[in-house]
Amino acid sequence: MFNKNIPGSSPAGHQSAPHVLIVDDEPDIIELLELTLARMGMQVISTMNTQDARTLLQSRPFQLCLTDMQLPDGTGIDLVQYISRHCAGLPVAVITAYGTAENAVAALKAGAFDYLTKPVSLKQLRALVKSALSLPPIRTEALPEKNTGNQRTLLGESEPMRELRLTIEKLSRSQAAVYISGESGSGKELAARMIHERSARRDLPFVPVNCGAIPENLMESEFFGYKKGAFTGADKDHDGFFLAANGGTLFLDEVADLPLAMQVKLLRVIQEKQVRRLGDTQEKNIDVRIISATHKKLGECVENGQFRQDLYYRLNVIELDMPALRQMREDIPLIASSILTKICRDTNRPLCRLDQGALDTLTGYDFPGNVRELENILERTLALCSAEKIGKNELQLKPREMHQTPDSIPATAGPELPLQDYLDRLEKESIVKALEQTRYNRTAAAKLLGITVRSMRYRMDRLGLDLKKPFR
Ligand SMILES: Nc1ncnc2c1ncn2[C@@H]1O[C@H](COP(=O)(O)OP(=O)(O)OP(=O)(O)O)[C@@H](O)[C@H]1O
Repeated sequence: MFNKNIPGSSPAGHQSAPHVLIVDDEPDIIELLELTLARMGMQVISTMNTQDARTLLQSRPFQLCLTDMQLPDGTGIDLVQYISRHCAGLPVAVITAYGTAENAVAALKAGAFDYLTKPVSLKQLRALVKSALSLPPIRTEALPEKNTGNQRTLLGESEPMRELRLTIEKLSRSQAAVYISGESGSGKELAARMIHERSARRDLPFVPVNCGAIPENLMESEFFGYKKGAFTGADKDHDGFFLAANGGTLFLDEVADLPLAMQVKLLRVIQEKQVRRLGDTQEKNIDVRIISATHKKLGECVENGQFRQDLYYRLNVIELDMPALRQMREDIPLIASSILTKICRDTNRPLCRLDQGALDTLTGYDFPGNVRELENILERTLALCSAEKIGKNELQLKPREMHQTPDSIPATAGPELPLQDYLDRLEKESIVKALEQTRYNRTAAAKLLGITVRSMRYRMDRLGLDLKKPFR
C-alpha cells in the first residue's frame, strides 16, 4: 500500500484534501493516477488487490475509489458491489481495457459512478474526479417528498413510489445511460429531470428532446448542429442538441420514434463521444449523459426490427420503470391535493379541496393518461367550479364531455352556434379524443389526426386547450 500527497492546493469546496483509493496492479498506472490526483490536491492511497482495498475501506472514509477491472484476487465489479453494499454514497469508477464495452456496462449496472478506458486520458480522469467529488451527499432513506421551490419531485408514499425515488437517488450518483419506460403521463420526464437535478451535472443544461416531433429531414441538423453556410438557410452557426447539452444531460423522449438511419448516427456519436456539425471539418468532444424514454415497449421494437439492438444496448444500461397511476391508487389523494394547491396558487384563488365522494371517484378511476390526465381533470374542474369543496359531480368524470365523438354532437349544434364556434368545437372534440385514444401522447395524437405536431400545438393554443405539458 502506498500513500502519496504532493503539496498542492485542496480542491474548492473541501476543507481537507479528499481521500482517493486507487486499486490497480500495474505500477505504471498507479504512478500516473497518483501523480495526477496529488496535483489536484487529493490525498491518494493505493493498493494492488481487492482484499487490501476492502480492509482500507473499512478502516477510514474515502471520497472516491478508482479501480482496475482485472485484479489478482477478483474484479473491479466485485469491488463496486462491495462498495454499493457497505459504503453507501462513495463514488467508484472502474478502469477498463479498450474495446471492452461489456465490462463498462456491467460495472455501471453494478452501481459504478463511471468508467475510464485505457489508455487513461488525463483530461477525462480530471473531469471524472471533479464530477465525482461534486456529488451532493447521499440520502439513504426514502424521505417523504414535497415539491420545493423550482425543484419538482415525484409525489407519492406508496411502496412503488418510495422505491422509485430511492432508485432515482442512486442513479443520480452515476453517469450511466438510463432508459425510462412507462405509460404516457406517468412522470418519465419528471424522473429524468430529478436524476439530472440531483447529479453532479446539475449546474449544466438538461436538454429535453421529443424525438417524435422532429421532421426527419431536420434531424441531423437539430441533433448535431451546423456551420454557417452548410446549406441554404444556414445563416449562422448552430449548436445541435448534443452540444447544447454538453456537460449536462440529454433527455431523448419518445426515442422509439427515431428513424433507423438516425439511430445509426446517434449510436456513433454516443460511442465516440464526438460530434461533427454539418459543414464542419472538425469533430468536437462531448460529455453528455443520455436519458431516454418512450411509452412504447422498446424491447418489442427491437424484436420487430424498428429499433437497433446495438443502440438499445447503449441506451438501456439501467432501466427505470414508471408505475401507472392505477398501480398506486393510494397516492391519488395526495397527488390530487398537491395539484389542486398548485392550480389555486397559480390562479390566485382560495384553496379548495375534494370531498370524500370526489376522492372515491378519483381513486376508483383507471387514468389511462396517468398523472397528466389527473392534472387535466382537476384543471378543467376548477375552471368550471368556483366552490371551495369539490364534489364527485364537479369532476364530470362520467359521462365526460371529453368522451363525446364529433358524431355524438347533436345535429342541432350547428345551427345553434355561429359557424366558427361550431367548427372550433368539432376541432376541439377531435383533438381531445385523439389525445385520449393515445393516452395523452401528443406526438401519437397528431399522427392519428394526420397533422404535424407543430400544427397540433398551434391548434391547441388557438382553441385554448391547455394540456399541461409544453411541446418541444
Ligand atoms: N408522481 C408524480 N407526482 C407529481 N407529479 C407527477 C407525478 N407523475 C407525473 N407527474 C406530473 O404529470 C405530468 C406528466 O408527467 P411527465 O411529462 O413527466 O410524463 P411522461 O411520462 O414523460 O409523459 P409522455 O409519455 O407523454 O412524454 C407532469 O406535469 C408531471 O410533473
